[in-house]
Amino acid sequence: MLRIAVPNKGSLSGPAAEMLHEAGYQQRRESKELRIVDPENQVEFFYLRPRDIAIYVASGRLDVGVTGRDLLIDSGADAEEILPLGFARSTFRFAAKPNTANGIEDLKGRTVATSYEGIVAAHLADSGIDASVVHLDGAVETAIELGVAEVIADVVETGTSLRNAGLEVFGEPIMQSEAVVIRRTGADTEEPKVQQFLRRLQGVLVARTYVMMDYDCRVEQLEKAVALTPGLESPTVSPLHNEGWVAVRAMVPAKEAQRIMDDLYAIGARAILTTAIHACRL
Ligand SMILES: Nc1ncnc2c1ncn2[C@@H]1O[C@H](COP(=O)(O)OP(=O)(O)OP(=O)(O)O)[C@@H](O)[C@H]1O
Ligand SMILES: O=P(O)(O)OC[C@H]1O[C@H](OP(=O)(O)OP(=O)(O)O)[C@H](O)[C@@H]1O
Ligand SMILES: [Mg+2]
Repeated sequence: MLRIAVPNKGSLSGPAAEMLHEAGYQQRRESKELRIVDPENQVEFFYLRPRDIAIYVASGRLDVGVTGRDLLIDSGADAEEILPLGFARSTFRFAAKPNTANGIEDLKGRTVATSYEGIVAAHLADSGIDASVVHLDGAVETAIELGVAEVIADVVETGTSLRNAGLEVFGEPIMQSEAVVIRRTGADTEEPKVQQFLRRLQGVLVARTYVMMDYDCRVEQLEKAVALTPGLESPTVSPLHNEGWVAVRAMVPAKEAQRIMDDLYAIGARAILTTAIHACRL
């Protein structure tokens, strides 16, 4: 049985459960459940605090886990990222009151408040900056107003929390984060049950980011059309009853679908359709 750690709270937990559900796994019915078995799929899910997941996976007691890249790095645990999942995207940045700092050099001798002490301490050390770090559990934006620190380092997504606190980011982003699947460092990721789990999640990612496109075009335009819709392997081309015409089918990135439809139309393709992909195994 594959043992999987899943976030039980916070920004990661809802989207993680949704993705696992889309991948065909049973998920817990109540937010208090800490552990469920999905016998049909031969997996067991452990609902853990997001910060603890890398520690459990590094211990080898759980096979894989879903967590944030920033939490993985902050933990310093002996685990590595094996698949990015594309949700809970954020950047990790320094922020302060306007006109207090322009770059990391301005942090010398100052105090930085953060919930991600591991990331911040390592980043300061790498940059050769001597500054103090104060650990706070959350709502770190308030630390400046209350005089606990002059600078904060925190997760930024829309920037609303910083704006509301009258703060501005400065310097280069410290890191980019998103939800990731992790595994103990050096553990065999080729193991069939791990591979099957990853293939299911990859299937969800593809179904979310690609659409299926069908269209008809004249044989003379086929090469140009195929250049616009190369598909993942190569498009399917079938003859039409009308001589000189073919039907083409290929997967295209959902974000580019409208532009591709315009370009296909412009070279004479017609009956251009897109349909959603519900599940996929590449
Ligand atoms: N607003 C956000 N947008 C995107 N990702 C976020 C956001 N806030 C936190 N994260 C990500 O969620 C993970 C942190 O999860 P965690 O549950 O510890 O914190 P949280 O989502 O802030 O919840 P809590 O309310 O418990 O503080 C990190 O990977 C972080 O990058
Ligand atoms: O850029 P934004 O879209 O505003 O998102 C970023 C904010 O979201 C998270 O806070 P959360 O609400 O989880 O509170 P916390 O600080 O207590 O973790 C994070 O810690 C930031 O404060
Ligand atoms: Mg938070």
